[in-house]
Amino acid sequence: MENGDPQPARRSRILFLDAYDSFTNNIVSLLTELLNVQVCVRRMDLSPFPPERGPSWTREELVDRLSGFDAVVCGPGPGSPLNPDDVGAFRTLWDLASAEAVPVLGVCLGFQSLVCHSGGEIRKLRRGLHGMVRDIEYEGRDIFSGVRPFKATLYHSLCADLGQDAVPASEWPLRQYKPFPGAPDLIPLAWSRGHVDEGEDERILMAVKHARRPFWGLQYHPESICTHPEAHDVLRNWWAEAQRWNAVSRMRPLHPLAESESGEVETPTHTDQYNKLSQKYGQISYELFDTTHAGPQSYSFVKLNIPQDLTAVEVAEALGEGKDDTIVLDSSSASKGDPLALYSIIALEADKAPRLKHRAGERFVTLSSPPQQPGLPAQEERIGYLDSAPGEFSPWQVFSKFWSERRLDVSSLPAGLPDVFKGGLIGYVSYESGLDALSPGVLPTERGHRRPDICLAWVTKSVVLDHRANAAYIQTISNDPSAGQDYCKVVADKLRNAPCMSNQGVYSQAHRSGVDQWQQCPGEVFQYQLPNAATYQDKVRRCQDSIKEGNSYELCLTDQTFITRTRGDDVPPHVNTKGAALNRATPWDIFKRLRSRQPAPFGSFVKLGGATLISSSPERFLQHTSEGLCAMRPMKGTVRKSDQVSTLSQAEEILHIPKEEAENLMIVDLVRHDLHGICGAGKVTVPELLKVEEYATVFQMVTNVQGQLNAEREAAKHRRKSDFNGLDVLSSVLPPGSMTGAPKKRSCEILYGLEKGIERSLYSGVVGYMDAAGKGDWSVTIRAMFRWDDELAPPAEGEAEKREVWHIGAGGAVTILSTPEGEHDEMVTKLTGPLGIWKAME
Ligand SMILES: C=C(O[C@@H]1C=C(C(=O)O)C=C[C@H]1O)C(=O)O
Ligand SMILES: NC(=O)CC[C@H](N)C(=O)O
Repeated sequence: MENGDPQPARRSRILFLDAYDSFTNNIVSLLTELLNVQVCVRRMDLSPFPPERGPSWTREELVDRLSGFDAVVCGPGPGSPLNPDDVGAFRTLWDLASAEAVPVLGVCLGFQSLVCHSGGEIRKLRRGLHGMVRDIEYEGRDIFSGVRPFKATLYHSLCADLGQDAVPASEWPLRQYKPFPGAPDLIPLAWSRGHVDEGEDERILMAVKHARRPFWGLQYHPESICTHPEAHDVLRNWWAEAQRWNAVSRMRPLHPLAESESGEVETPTHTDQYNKLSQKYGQISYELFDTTHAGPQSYSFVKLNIPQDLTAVEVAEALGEGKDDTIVLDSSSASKGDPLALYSIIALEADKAPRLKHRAGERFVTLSSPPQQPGLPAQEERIGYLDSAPGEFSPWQVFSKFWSERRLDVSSLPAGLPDVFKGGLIGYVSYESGLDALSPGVLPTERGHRRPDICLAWVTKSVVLDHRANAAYIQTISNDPSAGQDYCKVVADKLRNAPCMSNQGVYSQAHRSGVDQWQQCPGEVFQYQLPNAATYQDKVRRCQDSIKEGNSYELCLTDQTFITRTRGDDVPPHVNTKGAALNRATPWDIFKRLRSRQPAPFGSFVKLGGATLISSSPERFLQHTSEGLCAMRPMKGTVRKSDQVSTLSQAEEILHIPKEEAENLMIVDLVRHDLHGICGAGKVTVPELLKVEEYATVFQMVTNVQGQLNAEREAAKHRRKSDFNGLDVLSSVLPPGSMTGAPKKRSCEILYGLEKGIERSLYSGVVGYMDAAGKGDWSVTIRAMFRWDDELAPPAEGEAEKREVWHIGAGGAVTILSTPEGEHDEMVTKLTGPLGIWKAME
């Protein structure tokens, strides 16, 4: 500020009424950045209770507090403006007496609500437009004054009907920007057209202004990554108009609100929240929690050069892993030069690692520590607050606290190490864990099993393979550095002398692919239960019905295939001294086969917490550095490789069409929303948009979204005691948007109903790590199969024993442009990889 300028007055404030739409944080970010305002977000629900009793404002509170805001934005959302539950407080605003009125901008659902409260009708579009980018046509009046031509993204199934269809084409140019007889209070400001390229030229109202009141509305989404930046001028113009109206016509003067009244809710970090709960409910001393591997950690390692193309499987086998609890995060596509397949991680002695488990809905985390030596008992402890109020406790508070007390100081690490796992939490999070946090109450309390939804092992001993540098790091984190170093040396010696290190053809391609083991597994009796094609197609149609009603823009429908087989010895041949198991493919054998058939950057073998998970995931969910640079890579758009589609350019031609691009764009906007929520306004970018990539059996369209953590305005940071860490990020962006559709909450609820409440479990969840030094990497669990030890199917005919059950989930995003047959094919395409492994065993 230059000398002599007056001090800026109170910072302008906008109240954003959130209708549970997944793009809210993108709009908040845009308004904050563009208008230099403070945006306070409040859910649009009105509480029927008197003040102080409910989590939302009552009508009286809302009206009272409006005097603290320069303007209100009513956000987009699922559902219909005709349904009071879908629009809540919006209606209060349109009905306010002149003495109370404030300027309002309705976006999408908010716009539709304005229209139907001001004399217009709402009807369904002939065909919904979701993630579709269209020219916006306008005359250039009012908030469109001086705005250069632009395209904007649309996300709607419903539209405003002012009687526009009754106007003959010849009169349209003269009449389109004048109020229509049926809705004289609404001045049309902008229009667009339906699926013109497909001959459906529908007149769709894109913006209005109320003739007498300070209300404006936009049907398009100004915040979408594909809306042109020229559209920002419309928001700037609206803001200028709103301020002008406040200066001239506002009756109740603006007054500053106390922070507690503003509706602004500062998200605390999980660690701060843990400490707050211990203060509120009393500090409990948890013995295991406080002592297990406690204290600052130091890092020891031995680096070995390794032969080119040495795999995680060979290293794990050389070190005797693969039998009991085992964790391998496997970049099996490294040998194909995949730029994402940089490292593989093998946990050592995972069966001795303490682990933190949580079941959705429970207000405690179980920490268990397996016996460290044969003969000693396992220990277990529950950490949490059973009496805490609903929503107060999250397992991530415990994980975060556990992690922060065992942190590895990044500055203590030697220079030149690869930026990857050094030791820390590794494990899985189920889809239901994310679902329960997003939509409490959807999961039944009695789920018919006692499986953990989250299981994270604290891994202190591990090997990392750097596939580009042909190096292995045998590493430990420990509060006893010399013991750590000794351990590394012993393991390094063992590995150095292993046959796989000589790479002289001993470990042939056949071994790497697992084929040699396989041939010793004569046909087992498997039973499959594939999803029924007609039923799946019917569910696709029901998804499309929900979309047509305006309840979702895109739904990632999935189904499961169940495979049963007799139970047997799971000890893989490389550690089985009894020579048993040769008539049966062990999970380890299956993993080897899958990784060679379907190499992927984010594969895994995780036997932990009663689950066995084998994945060949191509999809990164979230990666973050210890400095908090987050990257998410949502995938949408899949083509199967075939003789007809074998090159990248052929796949690009197929995937760069509006339907496929829209599918991806919707998830990109959703993921931006998720990241904006934790990184803050203006801290999210999209470095790569809609890029087609090649994988072993498919081509996929991928976008790269990035966000910077802990970089938001100082004021917000000062209100927190600790910085956000990777666990804060992970927990706030689950379940993965690419597996839900948008908007996330309503879409998950619809899918839960359609999928008949059958748990997706590990499928659609995430697998990965949060390193002690603060780095994290999580993949979406797809192209995977899993089993729970406690799940058994009845014996087959002639058998006496119950059978084990393997699950393979597969699905795809359903949009208004999908065909039931096409979606079924896509689901089968994704199923083919993992299912093929079982078929090969028949
Ligand atoms: C649903 C699956 O995959 C998801 C859906 C995709 C799509 O709709 O194109 C692509 C990748 C995944 O995010 C699956 O593999 O089962
Ligand atoms: N993006 C939105 O707000 C959508 C509004 C409404 N649910 C529709 O589909 O038309």
